Amino acid sequence: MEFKMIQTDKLTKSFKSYKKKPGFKGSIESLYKRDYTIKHAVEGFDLDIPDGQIVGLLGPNGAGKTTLMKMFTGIIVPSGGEINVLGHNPSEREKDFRKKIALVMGQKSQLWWDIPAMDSFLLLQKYYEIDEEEFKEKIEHMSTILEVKDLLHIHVRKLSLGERMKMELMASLLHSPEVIFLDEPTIGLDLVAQESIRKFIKDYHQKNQCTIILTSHYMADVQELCSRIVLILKGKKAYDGAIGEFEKILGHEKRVSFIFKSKVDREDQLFTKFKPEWSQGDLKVELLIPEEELREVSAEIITKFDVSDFNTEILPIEKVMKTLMSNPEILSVK
Ligand SMILES: Nc1ncnc2c1ncn2[C@@H]1O[C@H](COP(=O)(O)OP(=O)(O)OP(=O)(O)O)[C@@H](O)[C@H]1O
Repeated sequence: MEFKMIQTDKLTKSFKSYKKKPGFKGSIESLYKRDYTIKHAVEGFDLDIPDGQIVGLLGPNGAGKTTLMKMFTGIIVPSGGEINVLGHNPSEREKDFRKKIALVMGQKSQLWWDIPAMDSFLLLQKYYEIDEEEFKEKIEHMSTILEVKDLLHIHVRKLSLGERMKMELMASLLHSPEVIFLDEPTIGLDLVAQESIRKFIKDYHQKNQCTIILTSHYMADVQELCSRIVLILKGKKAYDGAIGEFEKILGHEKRVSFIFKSKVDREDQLFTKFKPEWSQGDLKVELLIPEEELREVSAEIITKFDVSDFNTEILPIEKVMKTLMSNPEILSVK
């Protein structure tokens, strides 16, 4: 039987926020009567993640991804339901549990800013009781692959965002965690740095067979790294399955782009029926056409209009996400 690294059962987190009425009068009133609102950030979330998977946790801003990550790592305590990570209740934060996990948050530094990364690594070595030989080998290996060997002794605050993220990754992997939580590890990085971090994570996973939970708004991260996707919308699980199946959710629609030699009638049914997206001064349109109608519709457009070029491609995951987020009813999340 495969070992479940992470298991949740009806996991829920609600936040209570107090509202203060504006002005001096509001301040006085709030002394004896406080109004509050309840935000259900995560609701009834069931999840099973076996050993060795890379799972992409996706969802729009405010969907509940970071709240989930914080519950997985024990930073916040759930309001309800059950959670088990590597046989532990994360919120107890036992040292044995902390030694088995790592959390990297792209938006928050976990390294000390006023000392070089290497000094932070040495402190982590002591904390996690990492053997000297193993420590040296890991630093050498990871800094070489990530091309930051020359930067280990520079103060973290002087590093670029990409360089710092590489150091953050190194810091989180020194103790060989079994489960790694990566919350937007490539946020704000240029394409080269994104690619380099993605490749590093992929190779690291292949070599170590650890379990990785990744959140990212960059679909390239998800497509490159994750075999499974869990989609969260308004705190609820909306989809959980293989990435390939996810791409098919909207039916077998193909994205077809046409470029015209001169302006065409945008209101023509041949366009309006297929969710058109116009660009290049209305000389280019992208349509979502069901696979079974593709041949016929394309032929009609080419016959009726002066087409200079056209292209067909499978709906990229980015488009699937965009469509699902604006039409969550497709997944019946109310
Ligand atoms: N400490 C808190 N107090 C009150 N509300 C909170 C708190 N933390 C999160 N929330 C709310 O819970 C919801 C989920 O937030 P969360 O940070 O988990 O979203 P997210 O999916 O990570 O979003 P993003 O992609 O923008 O990082 C949001 O509406 C947020 O405002």
